Amino acid sequence: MSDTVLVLDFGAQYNQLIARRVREAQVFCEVVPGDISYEEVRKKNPAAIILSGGPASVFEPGAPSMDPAILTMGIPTLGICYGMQLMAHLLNGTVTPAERREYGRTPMTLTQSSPLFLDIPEHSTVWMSHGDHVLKAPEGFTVLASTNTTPIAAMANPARNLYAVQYHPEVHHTEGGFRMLQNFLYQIAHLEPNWQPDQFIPQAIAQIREKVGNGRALIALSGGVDSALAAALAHEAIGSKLTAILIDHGLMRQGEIEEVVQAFPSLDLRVVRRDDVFFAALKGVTDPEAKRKIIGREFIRAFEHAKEAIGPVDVLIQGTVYPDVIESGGKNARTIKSHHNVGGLPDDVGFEIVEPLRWLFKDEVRKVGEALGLPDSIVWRQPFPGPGLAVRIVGEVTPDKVDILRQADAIVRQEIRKAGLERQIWQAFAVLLDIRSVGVMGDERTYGFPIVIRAVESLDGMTADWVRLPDDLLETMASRIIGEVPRVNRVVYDITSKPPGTIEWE
Ligand SMILES: Nc1ncnc2c1ncn2[C@@H]1O[C@H](COP(=O)(O)OP(=O)(O)OP(=O)(O)O)[C@@H](O)[C@H]1O
Ligand SMILES: O=c1[nH]c(=O)c2[nH+]cn([C@@H]3O[C@H](COP(=O)(O)O)[C@@H](O)[C@H]3O)c2[nH]1
Ligand SMILES: NC(=O)CC[C@H](N)C(=O)O
Ligand SMILES: [Mg+2]
Repeated sequence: MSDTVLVLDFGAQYNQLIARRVREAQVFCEVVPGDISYEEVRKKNPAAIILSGGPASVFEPGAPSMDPAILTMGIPTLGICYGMQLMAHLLNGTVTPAERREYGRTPMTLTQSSPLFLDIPEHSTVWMSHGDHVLKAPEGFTVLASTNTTPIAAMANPARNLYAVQYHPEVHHTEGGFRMLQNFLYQIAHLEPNWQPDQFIPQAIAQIREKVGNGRALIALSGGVDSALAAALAHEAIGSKLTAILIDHGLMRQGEIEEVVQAFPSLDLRVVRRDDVFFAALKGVTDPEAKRKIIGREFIRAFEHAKEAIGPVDVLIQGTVYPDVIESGGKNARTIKSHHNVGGLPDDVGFEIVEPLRWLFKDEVRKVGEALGLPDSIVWRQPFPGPGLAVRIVGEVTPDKVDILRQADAIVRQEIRKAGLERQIWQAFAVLLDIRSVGVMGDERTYGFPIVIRAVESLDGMTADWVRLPDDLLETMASRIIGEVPRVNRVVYDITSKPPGTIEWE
């Protein structure tokens, strides 16, 4: 048996939160589509399975389901919300729309003792978010907990290793939620808390060696922490068989190309200048998803172009991390935006793509980076998206607009650095809108572009809150931007969290 937990994804908004909590409990965890086959599960041989929540109703035609045989394997399985309803539905219990929906804070009472609730008080407050409920538990199940409106808030069939809860243990607001997940992992699945992100270093190095064999590999290096770590691992794995490629797509920030070149003196690093190709491909394009797909395609074409100068190379290593994969849309989850390196990839790619960090969250990447001795300036660098300034220009991307945004962005970042806030903020940057407004400067009417300042705090980029920047700092930025950047006459501050917003504007 492996030490992995599989989360079957039925389209929950925050199913990555379940994965995070499991990893916080020091157990490795992978999110897979809910309709994964019995065979596939057998091959992965997980130590435990968690069924996620989801927006559908199990009794609706076409609702996401799973192979019921997976529930007969004896693998400890925990259903959460939709996952509980699905378990009940597939095992001939009854699921119906509830007379009263339950959203948010709900008092719950334990009615039967179970290792699942070890050290959890009889009365606690849990977080609910459901419109359906299990009216009758399947045969062989006992009810473990209830609330005022939900008679079956938790149920179990210990003989078959099946457990389920209607509430959301993965959210912080649920009292004892993390404890319950730990109980499931340690008491029921008998897992040991021994997974650490840096364990994965030797594994990643071996994977790269195996894939590259006697050939050569390219590493797509942006200078960001993800690709810097991937490059360090790849360099360790294959040494001089590695060439780093930095694409200058004309969408980088002020001085960035030079800075990256200086930061990696030990790599065979080549800058591939493709700004004319990217700008030509983006001409006239305004739809954000269309822009992202074009950029994804042009990245690959640029790596293929670079390969011609180097000779035969089969493998392209990228610093893709888990949120890039999750946000690009799963089977039941909605596509929020196609990240250039995942959902934005073209169908024809002239490489085998190797992504050693594909399973890590950003904070885990940072921990591994520290363990490998990467400098602080790289480990704690604020993320910068691969499509660069293009996803911060609403509407058509032109060299002219990039020039305006680049100057405004440099001012925002300089002022954040001066104020000593760079490290505690997840990202701070400028956005250029494609509207204009009227102003007055030096008694003269102006009709110029607005710049949006965006600063957010976050742990992993999956959720974020806007930063309460001091007024005088905002004022300094605004007056510098309007004074120094031609054609900008207004500055606004974005006070939207994620959700409902996203961090980038496109
Ligand atoms: N200009 C670029 N040249 C070459 N590769 C790039 C470039 N921009 C992005 N990539 C590739 O795409 C991957 C995803 O980009 P992403 O911005 O998510 O990661 P990063 O730049 O390594 O780290 P960070 O998220 O901290 O910016 C990178 O890891 C890298 O492999
Ligand atoms: O490499 C990347 N390629 C992309 O296409 C991309 N889109 C968004 N981002 C970064 O991901 C995090 C979440 O961004 P959003 O809230 O805008 O989805 C933030 O940190 C964004 O900067 C990207 N990174
Ligand atoms: N959060 C969930 O998983 C909701 C499950 C189901 N859609 C309900 O409303 O009951
Ligand atoms: Mg980046």
